[in-house]
Parts: sequence; structure tokens; C-alpha cells
Amino acid sequence: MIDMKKVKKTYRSGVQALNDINIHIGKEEFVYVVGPSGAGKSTIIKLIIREVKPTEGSVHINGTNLDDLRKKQIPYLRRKIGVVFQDFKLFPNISVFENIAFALEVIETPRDRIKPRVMEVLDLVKLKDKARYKPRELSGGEQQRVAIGRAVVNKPAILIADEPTGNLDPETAWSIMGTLEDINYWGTTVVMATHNSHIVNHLKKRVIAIDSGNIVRDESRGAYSYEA
Ligand SMILES: Nc1ncnc2c1ncn2[C@@H]1O[C@H](COP(=O)(O)OP(=O)(O)OP(=O)(O)O)[C@@H](O)[C@H]1O
Repeated sequence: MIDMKKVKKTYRSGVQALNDINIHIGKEEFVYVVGPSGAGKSTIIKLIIREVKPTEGSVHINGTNLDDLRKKQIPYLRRKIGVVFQDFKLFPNISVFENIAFALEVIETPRDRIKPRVMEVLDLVKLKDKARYKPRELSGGEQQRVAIGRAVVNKPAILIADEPTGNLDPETAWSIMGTLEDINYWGTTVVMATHNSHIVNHLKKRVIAIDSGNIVRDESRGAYSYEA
């Protein structure tokens, strides 16, 4: 599903963000990527969505070497990968329903299929009763659930979440984790970069720990740090 082999990434500034990264993530796994600020977590995510290319080594998604993709093929890759960010990135002036429907409209889903699928997703993210609300009328946790809904509406094989609970209070963060677990349960691979040690230590999953651009741990039911 996701394969990184001998990946090095040096940015143009000369910063070596990743040194020698080897990762295999299988279908339907749920993986936390943890590590201190600047360790290289976001760079790993950017490599998976082909926002950046490795300086050395290869990144394969479902057997496709991302280095071989032409620019115009990148949107097709991105359809297989939903992405959720810490700051939600919703369109402020349109409703919850429209925010989610938008992801289907851009890939030219037939009109009659959009409404039923959006309703299904609103049910999954528990926002059926807020379909007509604008993002500013929602709590942070609800806004994050809209962002997750938008990321999964076209049934991507992979969901990438970069610090999805970063702006949320602990209780709301747990409800977001419930939603991500449901999505994983229905067959989507989830990769989540996080600083939330409480969640990582209590909701046990595979943990890939990065430090200074190297993998320092990869454990199937790991903790946030050795001391935890
Ligand atoms: N576009 C860029 N140009 C130059 N250097 C960059 C760029 N993006 C990241 N870096 C550098 O690469 C290193 C790894 O950054 P990255 O964003 O991957 O870390 P991170 O683990 O996600 O950090 P955080 O937890 O703070 O988000 C850092 O030293 C950072 O300054």
C-alpha cells in the first residue's frame, strides 16, 4: 500500500529532513507517526501525497512509483488519498453539506449520486443534523469532522491526518479518534502524525517514531515514547 525505500529528503535550503527512511504500511493499518517538532513527520506526509519528491530512494503507493507520475496524474493519486489537517481548511461561506459535496463535484460525480453519498458520510461523522450549518456555526471538533467527511467522501484507500487533534480539547480529540477508528474499520488505511501522547498511549496502534530524520522505533502496539 505505502512503501518508502531508502528515502532521503534534503530541502533546497540544505536542511536534511529525512536520512534513510524505510516504511511499509499495509492495507487497513492504523499508524501513528510521532516525534519531536522538526523530526520529519510532515515531510513523510508530503512525500506520500507527492507534495514533495524524495532526493534519493523511492515512494510507492499501491505499487505505483510516485517518481514516475507526471504532473497531470497527481490529481488521480490524490483521489486515492484523503488528507486532514490540524486547521481544518474548510470553505467558510458554504454549508457543511456543500463542503463535503465539493470533493465529489470536482471529480465530476454524477449529480444524482452526490446527495446520497454526502448523507452517508454525514451519518458517519455524526453531523446529519448540521448539514445546513456554515463552518463558523460549528465547534472545532465538528469542523474537524466535516474536514474528515470531505476527506473520505470519495472512499480513498488511505486517509492521512496531520495533527488532526492539535487544536481540540481532550474530550473532542477523543471523539475525532472515534471517527478515525470507524473509518479505519470500514477499510481505509489511516496514517496520523501527532504530538498527542495521551491518545497514542491509550489507543494502542502501530507507532513509527521519527527523530532527526531517522526512524528510531517502529512497534506494532507502541507508546508515544520509551518512558511512557
Ligand atoms: N519547505 C521546506 N523548506 C526547507 N526546509 C523545510 C521545509 N519543510 C520542512 N523543512 C525542514 O525539514 C525539517 C523537518 O520538518 P517537518 O515539517 O517534516 O517536521 P515535523 O516533524 O512535521 O515537525 P512539526 O511537528 O513541528 O510539524 C525541519 O528542520 C524543517 O525546518
